[in-house]
Amino acid sequence: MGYSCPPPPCPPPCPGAPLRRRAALLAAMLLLLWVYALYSCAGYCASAPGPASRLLPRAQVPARSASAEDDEPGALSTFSSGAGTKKLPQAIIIGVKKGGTRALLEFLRVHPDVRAVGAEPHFFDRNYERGLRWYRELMPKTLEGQITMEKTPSYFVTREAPARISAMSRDTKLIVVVRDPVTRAISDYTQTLSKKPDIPSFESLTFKNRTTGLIDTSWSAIQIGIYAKHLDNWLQFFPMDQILFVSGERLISDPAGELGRVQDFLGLKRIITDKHFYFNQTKGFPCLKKAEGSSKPHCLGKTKGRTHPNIHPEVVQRLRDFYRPFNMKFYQMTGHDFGWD
Ligand SMILES: Nc1ncnc2c1ncn2[C@@H]1O[C@H](COP(=O)(O)OS(=O)(=O)O)[C@@H](OP(=O)(O)O)[C@H]1O
Repeated sequence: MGYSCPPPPCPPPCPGAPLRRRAALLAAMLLLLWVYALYSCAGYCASAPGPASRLLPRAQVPARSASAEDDEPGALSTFSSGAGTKKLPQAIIIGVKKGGTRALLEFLRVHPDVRAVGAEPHFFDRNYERGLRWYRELMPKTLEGQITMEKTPSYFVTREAPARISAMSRDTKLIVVVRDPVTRAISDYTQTLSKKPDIPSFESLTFKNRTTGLIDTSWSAIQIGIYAKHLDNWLQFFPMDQILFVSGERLISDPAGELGRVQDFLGLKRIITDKHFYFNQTKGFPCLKKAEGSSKPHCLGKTKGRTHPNIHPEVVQRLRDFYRPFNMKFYQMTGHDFGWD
């Protein structure tokens, strides 16, 4: 049987006891310190922080978007680990809803010098109070020379967005994908209908008064297509040469041509060319031969390129007449005839 110290008070033949007690105390203190360090680190250390990620605990940073609606945010996820730092976007696709904004972003992401957040951040309309650090945290990491981008089509019709983006950086490059406002309105309606099959008909939402043919301009599907009016708002804060207008129609008929213009505007080498696209007969749209970070062909998902309901030709004609003067003004402002009339 070995010798063991009886509980205190220790009798005289136990001279090492105070020393052992001090060592135990030291060990306990070290353990406490280690636990404390581990606790304080939680939420910060795990994300291998650049300066931005240290600013917010992980729990406050959404893994994906603040809002994705029926868009395809993670169609191709952005691989954001690895080298580089998160930066605020230097270029933003600000609109228009149903213009072809997802197609443009997915195509642009093929470029090695473009890094884009997949989902729509909705920072300058719905999440502005979360602050720029929150916004930056959503961005993928970029290396020197790479451009950070995002797309949120509702910015184009948000009154506060131009001032807010200008306050972030007056040099931000803006891209607007525009599409015939009549087709755009029908596309917008088709999207709503897919979520709420019980909504009234397109015709009854279009007219304030069916007999007089008075259009209800308060209906967002109509309102968004008055491009000249929304553009006026942007021109209070940005010069025209900082805004690029992409034709939604040409993005379908000649994606490489439109992508050429976009790459020039962004100061990028023309890397995305005809070779990157093929026309998918089943989908009825151009698709990528190889998507970003993949060797497989890639078409947009089923919420892009939906079949539209048939709208009575008279209603379509009335809408064409309604939009014509606004379209003319828009062509004049942009110096480009989009051929909708
Ligand atoms: N390559 C390709 N593949 C599929 N779809 C394409 C493509 N290029 C443009 N489009 C058109 O994009 C329309 C959807 O526009 P958005 O992506 O801007 O919509 S959203 O605002 O983000 O919901 C979508 O509208 P709908 O046809 O009404 O579904 C398409 O016409």
